[in-house]
Amino acid sequence: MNTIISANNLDLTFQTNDGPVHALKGVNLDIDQGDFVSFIGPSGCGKTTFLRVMADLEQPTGGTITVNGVSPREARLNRAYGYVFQAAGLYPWRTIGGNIRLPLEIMGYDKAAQAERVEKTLELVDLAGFEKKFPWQLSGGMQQRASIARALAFDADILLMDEPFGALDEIVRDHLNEQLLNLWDRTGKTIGFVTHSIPEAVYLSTKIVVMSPRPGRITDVIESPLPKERPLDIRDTPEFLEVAHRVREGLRAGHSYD
Ligand SMILES: Nc1ncnc2c1ncn2[C@@H]1O[C@H](COP(=O)(O)OP(=O)(O)OP(=O)(O)O)[C@@H](O)[C@H]1O
Repeated sequence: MNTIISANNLDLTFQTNDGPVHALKGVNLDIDQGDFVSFIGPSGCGKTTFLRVMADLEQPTGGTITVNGVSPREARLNRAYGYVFQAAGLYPWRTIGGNIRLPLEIMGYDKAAQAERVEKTLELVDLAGFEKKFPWQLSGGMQQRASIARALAFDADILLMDEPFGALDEIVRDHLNEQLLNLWDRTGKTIGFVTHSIPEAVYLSTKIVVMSPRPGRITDVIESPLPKERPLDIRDTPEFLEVAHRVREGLRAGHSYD
């Protein structure tokens, strides 16, 4: 199996006015090619920080991490990943096509390549025909899909997603979860996904990383026994409930209730 992201004894301590905050402590994890890895844990356990370290948006204070065998910085320069933030973050003055085109313009793709990629990614997220609309003309779920299209536009092999569906209602979220699995299946990308939702983590992942705070660390890594083919009603099966139970137990063990 080809290891895409490898963290070894990773530490990240923020120095704050209230003293040091150990956002990550002794974190070890391997993510393989084609894995769908969810990070779940209570607020402040370091999920976002871990994703940001992978994306070279934060620097670790100890240990090592490689992305595609090189440093996160080199991987960023190689355009190894796309990043999807909590809020869709689309520019309101640009059309959907214009938003998706933005990273391509910055990277110097020619006009024909830009147009081709915008069309392809809009199709991937089921937004064909919406290129000329503005963000405010789309629902929240559609905006989040457009932001996924933007992260996919330069065809990076890795997609890092920080709670992309957290602000959406449950029905929309279910639908986007299904679409994301479908996209993952069709593209073979490696996905890192932060969530607070146990069903979402279990439904989507091949690997579920349970984290706990103070200091932020990994308390359990669950390899999902569920098949790759996952209709939404798989969530009612005993296998699914068993994995969800194990995640819940892991969360409980790491929780201090203060
Ligand atoms: N730039 C920063 N400076 C100081 N402390 C920070 C910084 N970024 C994060 N932290 C702290 O590091 C810890 C981990 O934060 P992080 O955002 O990674 O947690 P999280 O698990 O993603 O939380 P949430 O689920 O609320 O998004 C928290 O205690 C947070 O306050």
